[in-house]
Amino acid sequence: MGNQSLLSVKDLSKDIGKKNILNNISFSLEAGEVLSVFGPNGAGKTTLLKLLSTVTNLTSGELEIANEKVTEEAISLRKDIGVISHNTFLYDDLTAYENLKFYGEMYEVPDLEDCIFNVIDKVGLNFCFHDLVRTFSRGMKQRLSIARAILHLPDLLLLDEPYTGLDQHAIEMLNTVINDLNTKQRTIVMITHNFQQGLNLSDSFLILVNGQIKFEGVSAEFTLSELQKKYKEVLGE
Ligand SMILES: Nc1ncnc2c1ncn2[C@@H]1O[C@H](COP(=O)(O)OP(=O)(O)OP(=O)(O)O)[C@@H](O)[C@H]1O
Repeated sequence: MGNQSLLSVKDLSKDIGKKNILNNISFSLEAGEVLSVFGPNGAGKTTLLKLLSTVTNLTSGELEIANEKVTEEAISLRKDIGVISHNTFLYDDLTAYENLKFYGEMYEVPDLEDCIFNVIDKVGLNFCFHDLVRTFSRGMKQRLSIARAILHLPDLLLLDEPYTGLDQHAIEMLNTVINDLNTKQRTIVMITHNFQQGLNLSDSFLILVNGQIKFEGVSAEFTLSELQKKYKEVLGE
């Protein structure tokens, strides 16, 4: 029997220099599952996401995405992954359209022109389609980086505090995007400090402290106040 997980993380550890950042992390997600990751500043959340997005090498352990083991040459796997993080990965000297065309060609997206119009519409940036990104506000850049991350309909979407800097409309738009990908059986890992959003959108969650998973829960079994209580308890507050 093959492993049906879309994402499988086994005993994953990461050292940077002499410092241990992540220690024996294990979890797995099926296609279509959404995981929220909570934890205090410096817990190792962003480092975990960098490992999952294959931009950083792990020190030990095993990582499999879509049944493919992630090795140092895992470049081809990046077509299956979308990332929304503090880094927008956008080119300031290109227009919104040119940015999406660049990424779409790199990911070999079929029917690219249609896909570009579709995502631009989804993130509400039709009005500045042909404007240079350098003229965009922070929120507009964030919207475009969401469009960039979902353009190729990735199997695995990784989100690092995606709500930061978004206005109320953009928050609703992002929720729609996440739900839409979820109905298309895409797997999502989201880091957030927003317990309510994290709980609402996910099937399960974990609390990371000092590079270790200290608690794993099923989201539907927790109210917001129960989660807050558990979080404080796990942190020893
Ligand atoms: N390139 C690096 N060199 C040295 N230490 C690093 C590096 N990147 C991260 N760290 C350390 O790893 C630890 C975890 O950092 P990380 O950014 O993963 O935390 P985080 O949980 O995402 O925090 P935050 O909520 O503040 O974003 C921190 O102690 C940080 O100082």
